[in-house]
Amino acid sequence: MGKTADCRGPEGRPDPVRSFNRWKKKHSHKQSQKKQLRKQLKKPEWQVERESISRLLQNYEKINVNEITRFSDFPLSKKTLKGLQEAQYRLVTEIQKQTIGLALQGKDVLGAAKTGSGKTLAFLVPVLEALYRLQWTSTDGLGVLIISPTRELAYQTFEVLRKVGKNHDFSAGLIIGGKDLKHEAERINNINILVCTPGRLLQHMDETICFHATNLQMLVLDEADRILDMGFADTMNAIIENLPKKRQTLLFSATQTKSVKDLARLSLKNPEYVWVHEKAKYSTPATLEQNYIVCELQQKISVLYSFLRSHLKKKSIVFFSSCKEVQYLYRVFCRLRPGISILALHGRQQQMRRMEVYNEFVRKKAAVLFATDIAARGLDFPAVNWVLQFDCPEDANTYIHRAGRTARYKEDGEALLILLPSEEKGMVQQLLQKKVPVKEIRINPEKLIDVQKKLESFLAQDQDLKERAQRCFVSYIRSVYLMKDKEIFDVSKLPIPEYALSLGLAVAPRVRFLQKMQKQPPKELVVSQDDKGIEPRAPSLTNDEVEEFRAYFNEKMSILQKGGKRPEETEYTLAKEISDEEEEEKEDEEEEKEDEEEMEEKLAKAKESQLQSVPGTGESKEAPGQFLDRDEDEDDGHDASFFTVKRHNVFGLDLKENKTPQKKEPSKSSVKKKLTKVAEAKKVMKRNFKVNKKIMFTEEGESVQQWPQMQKSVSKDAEEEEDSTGGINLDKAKERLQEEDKYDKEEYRKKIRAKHREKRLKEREARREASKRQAKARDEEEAFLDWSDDDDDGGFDPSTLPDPDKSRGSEESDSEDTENKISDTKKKQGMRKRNNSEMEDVGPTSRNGKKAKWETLEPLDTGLSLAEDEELVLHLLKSQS
Ligand SMILES: Nc1ncnc2c1ncn2[C@@H]1O[C@H](COP(=O)(O)OP(=O)(O)OP(=O)(O)O)[C@@H](O)[C@H]1O
Repeated sequence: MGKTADCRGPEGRPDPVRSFNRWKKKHSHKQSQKKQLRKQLKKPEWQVERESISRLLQNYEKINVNEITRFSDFPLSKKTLKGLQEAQYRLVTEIQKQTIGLALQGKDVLGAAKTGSGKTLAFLVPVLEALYRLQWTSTDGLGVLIISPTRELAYQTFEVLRKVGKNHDFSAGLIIGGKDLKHEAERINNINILVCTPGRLLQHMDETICFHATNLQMLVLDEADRILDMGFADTMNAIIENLPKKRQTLLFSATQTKSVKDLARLSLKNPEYVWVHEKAKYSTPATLEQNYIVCELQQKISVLYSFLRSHLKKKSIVFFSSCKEVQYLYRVFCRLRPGISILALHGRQQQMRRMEVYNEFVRKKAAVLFATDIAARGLDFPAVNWVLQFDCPEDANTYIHRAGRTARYKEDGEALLILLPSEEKGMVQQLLQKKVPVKEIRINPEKLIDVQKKLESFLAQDQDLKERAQRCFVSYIRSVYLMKDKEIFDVSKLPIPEYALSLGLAVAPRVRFLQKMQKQPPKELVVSQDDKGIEPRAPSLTNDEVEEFRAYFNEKMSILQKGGKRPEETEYTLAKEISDEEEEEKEDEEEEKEDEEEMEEKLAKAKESQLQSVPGTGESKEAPGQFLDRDEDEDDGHDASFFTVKRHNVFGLDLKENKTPQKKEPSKSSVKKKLTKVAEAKKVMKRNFKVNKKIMFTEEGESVQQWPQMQKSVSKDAEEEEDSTGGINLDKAKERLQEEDKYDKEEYRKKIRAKHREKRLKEREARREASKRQAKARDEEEAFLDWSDDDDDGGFDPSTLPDPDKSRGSEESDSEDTENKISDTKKKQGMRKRNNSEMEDVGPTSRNGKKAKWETLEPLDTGLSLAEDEELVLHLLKSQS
């Protein structure tokens, strides 16, 4: 109103002059704006970008967390905002709201929030912005490193990065195991944002010549507590050594590490701790309903089958503690045909298969995925209704991650934990301490479908399946045995024979470590109540034992490396499935390699146990899930003795047999003794063992020692020397072997020469025989030819006879000896009708001449058959004579 009144003249009519002035002002303002815009548009792109970057930088300081509800409320680049919008991300989640601003300001951040709360974008957005601010290009090399504990999680993060960052010009790469290293190495240099697993990254740092991280701006650890735990300790330490100290570091997890030591390793600078749900009533999503049931070990399979039968339209994940359980139960359940599609994911699968299973489960609306703990963290399968923990998780953190595969980002979900009576008290207590609300529910016995008989019949028909069942059995028992928390996991309380029966096995396979354990006094097995607070996984493990294990491990590694193998990733690999036989064969081939990983993992755990047993190390008691994949790399599948646990002393029990372990010899010496075979040989020699001899007798009755082989070239001194020292002088032994070698060679040469001589003699004899025969034949011919020469009247044409030169021609090529003998014979037997001069002239040529003459003669066609011709000739000859 006011404005209209201003434009009016004194009579209340609009004043045209004023209106015009007003219009003119507006117009000129618009024009100047347009001009400015045009000017801006004319600016080179880089300048526009630079200006918008400087504006963004100014706004970073003004970020007010309380005012932020959308991504667009953050000072973000247009390219990032566009990417977020296109992926339907508009509103921010709590963790995103609280951490993105801090990360944009360049601070080191430790972010923790419940599962499924959007932590991935909380670090991906700052990643994109960091490189955008610096106008990073491919020539700048590696700018950001995102490390994930599993291949699938790395792949998933990479996919989100591609989606959200598609408007930027950076290059991103996924570097995980199971792919061609060479192929990766060719491309890795041009990658700006690298999403990777620790093992593979280190492999490139070690082996890819031009790969370096000197320009690195930002390091992100997803599932940081897992990556920083002992399972990855050595790998991560080596990686961190290769990274520049001046960088920004972001750590994210649903169960964040609080270990000062871990953070010190990363040299964080005044990090910002953001625990979004620290004060929340529960540490798990509010939309997640959590229950547990208690049942006997031998009932578990039937419980699972009954569960699946009653959830045919749902999407579920079932977690097992070992790979071999997944393998066996996956097969068995496929045969049971529960009416829902079953998939399996585990670390022994080929990478391609792992990806296939992952994608297939993402796509499916109703399915069940049997998995090990490799699928426990970070994976964001859409619309999972149920998470069933078939085996008790090793701790509350593992439970939280497993259960967190459902009820993600505002969705509902249900989690069911199956506990043994012996596990109930300890586990439920731990969960409640961690603010996990679990309620007990009971199984309806009427709904329980017993499948034991079916399993028995499957195993009776299929030997391979039976062996798998046996491996599954041993694997499960071992997993319980190796668990850290002895209060929850007590292998002695397991109903072993019943469990075997429930798997379909008539007899429980022998488990050697169990037998040993049963012989030992319980005191050594279960740690006393006083030590509970810091109870290590293997309480009796001493420094010596760890060192001993390391020596053993190093030895194995060096053997593998000599054979051209390189330790693969230490990342804990995924779960497993066996869909086709071919794949399994390949898997088995890889078992040896995986065994190596197992060793590394176990060493790490042993070390960790040690650390935990030392008070005041600053190591948190809640060191997260180290044994997540402990069984995936087991190698009992290949051995005939897969019912026994190799290297059982690694975990202390065997070593406890020694009643006074503390009084043992210093560790180093014992390790050395194990390392050198020479030392062992010396030991044996000292014991004066005598080797059995094998003696044969020749035809002449002479005795010849066949085994051990006699040394033929021995010099007396050497023997004496050896006797006097009573050990092995390597140099002497080498010399002696060389002598022996020479002797052998000489012997061999002699034999060969004798053989050749014999052969030559035989040949000569054969030639002699042949020439005799030829000479005889020629005499007959010569006589015949002489006769024909004299016959000038042509009464008989010899060309009608077979050409004798034809056969002789070949004989002429024989050795000179034969030639001479022939001419001798000729002379001896005499060519009575030929004079001497004729003989001189003709020689061999005369024979040729004759041949030529014959060849020019026209054959006489008698019109008879060959036999008749011959008869005619004989007749003529007779009549001649
Ligand atoms: N701002 C958002 N708006 C809409 N959906 C989102 C948002 N942020 C994340 N999401 C969705 O929430 C789901 C969970 O996100 P994400 O995987 O990042 O969770 P997380 O916290 O990393 O989980 P976990 O702890 O299991 O690793 C994803 O499907 C993701 O697409």
